[in-house]
Order: sequence, then C-alpha cells, then structure tokens
Amino acid sequence: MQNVATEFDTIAAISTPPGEGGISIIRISGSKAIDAASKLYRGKDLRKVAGNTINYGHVYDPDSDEEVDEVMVSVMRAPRTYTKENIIEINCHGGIVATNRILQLILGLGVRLAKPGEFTERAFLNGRIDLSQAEAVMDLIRAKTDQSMKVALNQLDGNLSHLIANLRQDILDVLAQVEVNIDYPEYDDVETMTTKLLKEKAVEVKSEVQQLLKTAKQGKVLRDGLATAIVGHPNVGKSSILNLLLHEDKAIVTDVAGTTRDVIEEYVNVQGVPLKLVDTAGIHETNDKVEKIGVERSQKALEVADLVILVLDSSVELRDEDRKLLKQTSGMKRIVVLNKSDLTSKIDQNELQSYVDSTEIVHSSAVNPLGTKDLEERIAKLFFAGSIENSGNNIMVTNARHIGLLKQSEEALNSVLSGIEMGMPVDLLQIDMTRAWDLLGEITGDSYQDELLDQLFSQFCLGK
Ligand SMILES: Nc1nc2c(c(=O)[nH]1)N(C=O)[C@@H](CNc1ccc(C(=O)N[C@@H](CCC(=O)O)C(=O)O)cc1)CN2
Ligand SMILES: Nc1nc2c(ncn2[C@@H]2O[C@H](COP(=O)(O)OP(=O)(O)OP(=O)(O)O)[C@@H](O)[C@H]2O)c(=O)[nH]1
Ligand SMILES: [Mg+2]
Repeated sequence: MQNVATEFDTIAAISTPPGEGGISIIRISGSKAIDAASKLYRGKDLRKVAGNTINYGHVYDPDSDEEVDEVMVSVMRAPRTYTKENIIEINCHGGIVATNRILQLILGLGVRLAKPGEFTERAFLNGRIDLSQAEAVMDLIRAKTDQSMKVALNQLDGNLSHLIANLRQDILDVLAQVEVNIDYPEYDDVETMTTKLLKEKAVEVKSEVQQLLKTAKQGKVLRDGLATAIVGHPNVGKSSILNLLLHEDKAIVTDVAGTTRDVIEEYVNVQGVPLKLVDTAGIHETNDKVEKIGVERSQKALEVADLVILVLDSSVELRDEDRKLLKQTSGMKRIVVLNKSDLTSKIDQNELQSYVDSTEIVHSSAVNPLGTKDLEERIAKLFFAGSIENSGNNIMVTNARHIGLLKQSEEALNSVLSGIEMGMPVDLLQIDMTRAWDLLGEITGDSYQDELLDQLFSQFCLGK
C-alpha cells in the first residue's frame, strides 16, 4: 500500500502524562477538530483566527452552560501540522478532572478517542514522515541517555531515510539500465555488459548495507544501554557498588547476607557509556524459597549480560561459589572487582591469577569515596576500545526491525552475486536485485502491511 491521500475521521487524546501537572494538553486532529473545539470554547472564534496561533479563553459544557476550565487553545491548520490535518491543542490546568472532562466533552462531538500512536501514524499515512522517522519519535520519547536521544533525533531528521532512499535509487537506476541494454542492445554481448553492471552495483550497495549493519551493535547499546550485570556471592558489596555508580542510594545495603532478593535495574551514564545496570541477588546455594527465585534471576541476568561486574569480597578467602562464578564468566566481557579493599586482603593472589587476567581486576571500596573511579574508567575503556564503530555520519541502526530488513537485503544482494558467479540468466538476477530494493523500502515504509502498522503504533504512548 502506498501513501494515498485518505480522508480520516477526527481523533482526540490527552497528550500529557496522566496525573497532576502544571498544564495538560488535549490534542484533536482531523477535519472536524476546529468545529468541535469551537462548540466548547468561548473566546475568539477559532474558525476565524489565523493558523499557528494560541488563544486565551474558557471551556464551557455546551449542555449545562457550566464553565469547565480557563484554557489556552492552539489552532494549527492543515497541511502544515504534525499530522498534516487540522489540529487543535487545548492547554488546560493540569489535573485529571478538568483534563478528562474536556476530553469527554470533545468525544461527544463526532470525534473519537485516538489509539496509541495514532497522531504519528497519521503523520506517516499522510506522508509527512516515513516509517523509520515515526519509529524514531518513539525512540526519542523512550531515550534514557543523551546519546540515545541524539541517535533518535538524527533518525527523526530523516538521515537514515535519505541514506536508504539513495541506495534504493542506485538499485533502481541499474535496473533501468539493464532494461535498456536488453531492449536496445548496442553491443553484441549484452549479457556480459549487463551482468557487469549488476555486479558493480550489488557490490557497492552490499558494502553500504554492511556498513550500516556494523553500527547496529553499538546503536543498540546506545539505545538500550549496555546490559551490565553485577553478580557475586551474598554480602560482597554488589548493591553498594550499584549505588556508587548511580551516585544515589537506590538499592538497600545491609550487613545481612541476602539483602537483595530480586534484580534491580537502573540506567546510568558512566563516562559517556550508557549502562543498564542490573544489581542481582547474591548467587549461592540456598533452600529459602524466595531467595532461590532471586538466584535464578541473577543467573539469567548474567547469561544475557553484555558486561559482567563480578564482585569478590577481598577481606575473605575465595569460596567455591566465587570460583564457580569466575569460571562461568571467563570468556565474557567482564570486570572482576575486589571489593572491601579498605580491609586486609585475604584472597590468595596466585589462585586468583589462575582464573583472571590482571587487566580484568579492579580494586574498590564502598567506604572510600574514590572507590569506584577505577571501575568507571575500566568500564569506559572496555567499551570504547572494543566496540565503537563510528559510521562517521552519526547514522546508526538501532531498531531490530531495520536490522532484520538490512540482513535480508544483504542476503538478496548475495544471491545476485552468487547468481552472477554461477552464470544465471539476467532476468533471475533482476528478481533478486528487485527484492533487495523492496526490503530496503520496508525500512522507510514505502511498502508495508497493515498489520505491521498496527503492531508498531500500538507500542506508542497515548496522545502521540
Ligand atoms: N504543543 C506541541 N508540542 C510539540 C509537538 C506537538 O505536536 N504539539 N510535537 C509533536 O508531537 C513535537 C514537535 N514536532 C512537530 C513536528 C512537526 C510539526 C509541524 O507542524 N510540521 C509542519 C510545519 C512545519 C513548519 O511550520 O515549518 C510540516 O512539517 O509541514 C509540529 C510539531 C514536540 N512538541
Ligand atoms: N568495609 C567495607 N564494607 C563494605 C564495602 N562494600 C560493602 N560493604 C558492606 O558490606 C555489606 C554488604 O553490602 P551490600 O552492598 O548489601 O552487599 P550485596 O552484595 O549487595 O549483598 P546481597 O544483596 O545480600 O547479596 C554492607 O554492610 C556494606 O556496608 C567495602 O568496600 N568495605
Ligand atoms: Mg545487594
């Protein structure tokens, strides 16, 4: 389905978070928006005011003639609006009663409640933004760190869209050239000529697709944070380390082993590295029912972690459970923290070195305010040394749907190339080349299935 101009019904929703606030905004979009608002509003005639103005007045219940709230109303006229439709935004006093009442009054006027993400869906369906830009809107709202916000904004600005559009144009150009060669052969060896053209372009586009895919790993980290599990025996100081990294007393710390019973997740920016820190219950054999579940969750967090912070209590000798964790995490990206370094060390260094490379070890102390500085530096170093793939132009693929489509288009281009090697006829090569073009188009939503839109936009916030 393409972006055809369709006449949609008029929708409304509260666009601000529910609860008490300074101001709440009720947003209406569609051809009836201005008429509907006019029926509730007393002030200047909204049908006559200029577009892109905000107007002071009052909302009245048209049935009871009762004043509902003092408001400011923005009037935005199609097509230069967020949805490309007429938009009214009623700014009322923040508070659930007035906001909901105004929404209910609007819904009585031939306006229906918007589905989550429906305003942005209209922006897409009405052709103001493409699908990858619509997806960026949600990424922007969900962004937890400055960097992930930057990547989302870059995508919202259409930079990924332009890159994809250029690749598709390149493919289209070569397909057109192939057609011309077939229809009007100037040379005897049309087959060789067109095959050469196709090969050149397939190699070129494939390399660009691979370049994009290379950014995916880091893009995902920037968006979701590097999944970092803090694990270790009970009472070694895991929660203390979480709190130090957060610069906030988030997790409960006590001298009772087994204080943390469930995993705790927090986002933090460590020297420019976005982390999703997971504090876990101490891992050990236990018969306590609740603790047991906690330990299982800790193991799970450990298994899915991008980075493991394994904490050891350096004031006691190594235990079997420590040895087990040291073995289990070898080969993972990890930092082994010797905590409680303010106390006398009882860990056998020789034995420790048989499990850990000395570069993996960091000493820390939760009672010393500088205790985590080394740890922070080590995290940043590990991250920046290993995994930064800078694409140079700040375009990063962060979205699983996009990654899947890029991989599929890479496969289609591989089929073109292997087809050429095997001497396949040009019309079969054209099919694979066209498939690559189609798949790239799905990223920007040049072609899509209605189910995809339902699935994508249902994950959005109400009123967005
Ligand atoms: N009050 C309010 N604040 C908001 C939004 C909104 O809809 N309402 N936004 C959204 O949720 C975001 C801003 N995004 C927007 C994007 C495009 C257009 C828009 O009207 N674009 C037109 C005209 C641009 C122009 O005048 O130059 C266009 O692209 O044609 C409006 C908002 C964040 N803040
Ligand atoms: N001396 C000293 N005590 C520490 C240090 N780090 C933590 N502690 C103490 O060790 C005890 C346990 O700390 P927690 O951070 O709760 O340990 P945990 O690993 O999260 O424990 P569980 O959640 O029970 O598995 C508390 O009494 C802390 O004050 C440290 O570096 N030095
Ligand atoms: Mg704890």
